[in-house]
Amino acid sequence: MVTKRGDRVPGLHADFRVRRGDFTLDLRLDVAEGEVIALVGPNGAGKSTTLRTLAGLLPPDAGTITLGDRILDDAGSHRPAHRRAVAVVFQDYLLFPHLTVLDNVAFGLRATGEGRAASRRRAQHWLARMDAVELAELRPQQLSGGQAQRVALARALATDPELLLLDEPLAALDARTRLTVRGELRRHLADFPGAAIVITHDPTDAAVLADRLVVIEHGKVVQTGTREQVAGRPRTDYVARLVGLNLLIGDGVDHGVRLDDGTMINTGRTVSGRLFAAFRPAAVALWRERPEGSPRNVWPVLVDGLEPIGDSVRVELIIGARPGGQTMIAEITPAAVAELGLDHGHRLWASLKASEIEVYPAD
Ligand SMILES: Nc1ncnc2c1ncn2[C@@H]1O[C@H](COP(=O)(O)OP(=O)(O)OP(=O)(O)O)[C@@H](O)[C@H]1O
Repeated sequence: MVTKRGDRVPGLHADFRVRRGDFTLDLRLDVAEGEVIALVGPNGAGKSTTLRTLAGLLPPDAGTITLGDRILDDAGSHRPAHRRAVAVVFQDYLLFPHLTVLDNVAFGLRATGEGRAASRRRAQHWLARMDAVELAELRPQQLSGGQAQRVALARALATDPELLLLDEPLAALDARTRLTVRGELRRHLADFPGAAIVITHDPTDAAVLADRLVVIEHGKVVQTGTREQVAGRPRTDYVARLVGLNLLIGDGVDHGVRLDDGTMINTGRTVSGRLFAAFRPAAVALWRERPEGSPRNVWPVLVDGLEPIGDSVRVELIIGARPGGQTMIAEITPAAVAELGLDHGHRLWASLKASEIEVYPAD
């Protein structure tokens, strides 16, 4: 990240490549001091590989990683994990079962070369900051999930890292604890002066905890931006699903977007080039008979799946009703599913108002 004057913003600057078997991660990532980013992506996208490389557990095959004024990795040089000023909170917290909470927190400091008494004093201080003083003499197995997370965070922050990495920090918690702990974690991350990266599968965690989202797929960054920027204009099917939108791709012609199978999406305005069209599943209406006399988009569709979610049902549809066509989701009520007699393989009609469709360049 470079300012208008050409100065480098302090923080993490990573541009590296690492291979694991057939998989290659090719990543460029800048995180400013005080910034929290959420690293999101489907299974196997390379999130853990990114974390392990930044933490110094996996030397990159090529490229450079710098943090503040330290070079962590560069051609031929590799700083080991304990000398990188990088702290990691692992998904299952990895607290040592045979040590008390206080010793767990002090252990991180001892590992960076700090003396025993100083480590314990500093560990006390961080437990106090995390509202966890009363846990000091307990063992990890006596802690609740939320408490264990606080202790793991105290252990990481006590080492005064310049980069904090959190791997699915809320995944081990039940739904109710998650809500409280998410709020706490947000406060701690806001106070943290260094760069922070949160790996998560959960769009809510990403939205609440991070200033910016970085989406990786197949070992590459595919989209980055604030929650609003990413949610408003998804650029891959994965991102669209993550933010709960349908995403179609085609060519701009006249007043719409023509999909590759010829289906026209009327967008009500003149557009050109390769384009994405995004819209909410709840904006799609389904009909047994073709609806007449409306200015909306009307397409034949084939039901490809049904999934109840909360109070509604998500109906997966193939637009144009031909196998191999692009798919979209309609979100309708269980009553509507019953009334339409919907089932896998049924053909019916879908309609969508042009005003519901967001169109933007795909190139
Ligand atoms: N030790 C290894 N040897 C060979 N390939 C590996 C190794 N570890 C991971 N991989 C491969 O690297 C790719 C990325 O894995 P990684 O664990 O980084 O993904 P991820 O985004 O963290 O996925 P998940 O969300 O499932 O944890 C996968 O294709 C995986 O099979």
